[in-house]
Amino acid sequence: MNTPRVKICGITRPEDGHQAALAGADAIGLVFHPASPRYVTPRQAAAIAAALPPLVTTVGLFVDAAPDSVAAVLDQVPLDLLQFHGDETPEYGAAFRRPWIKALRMRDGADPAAEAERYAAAGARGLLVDSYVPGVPGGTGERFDWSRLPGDLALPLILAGGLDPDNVAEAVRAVRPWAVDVSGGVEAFGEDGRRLGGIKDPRAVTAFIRAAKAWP
Ligand SMILES: O=C(O)c1ccccc1N[C@@H]1O[C@H](COP(=O)(O)O)[C@@H](O)[C@H]1O
Repeated sequence: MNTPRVKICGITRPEDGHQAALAGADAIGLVFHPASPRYVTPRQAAAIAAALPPLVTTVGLFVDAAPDSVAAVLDQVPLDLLQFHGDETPEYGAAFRRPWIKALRMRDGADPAAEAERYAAAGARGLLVDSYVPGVPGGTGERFDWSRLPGDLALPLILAGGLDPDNVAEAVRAVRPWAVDVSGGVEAFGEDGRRLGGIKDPRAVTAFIRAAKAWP
């Protein structure tokens, strides 16, 4: 099995992206979904991307965005990979002629094997599997039952959903994904004991990457 790649998603500040890269992140995620607490404008995203060292993948996350608005972001931000986290069809993803991955929320009846086949045929580079929470498109901080994932898929599997520094090693052992993706599980806590959406805790980011890459 490969040492899993790690994506730290929901970066909103250049210093957090830079720290994640120094800690060994393979990719950082920039959320262009306006309803998210981790939303960044194209201008903010460009500043984050400019602060990264070379060879770190910048991923742009969209949720059922109008194609024109994705194109407008692409004009302003050097994104390496697009992540479609809504109900986008295979044809939608293929139309951008850029590397892209599709997220699948694991609601009852979700069929990762069939979805991987469907999106692979359209040129997707990976299938990201995430928890299903009604009314919330992602970044839920919730885990799902990993035993629902088949051992073999037509696309590289990116595991997400409620991962954190304490459970990611167990997740890697159980699922053996190509990559893991985290957002809420490495965020700092505010004085009220709640996560500060979009502000990363550097110690948690470092601990997460170490634990994810400690395999076997
Ligand atoms: O992070 C967000 O705010 C977000 C908003 C809309 C869609 C997806 C979002 N994040 C993605 O959700 C998963 C899991 O996040 P978490 O670790 O459970 O907080 C991850 O793929 C993020 O990229």
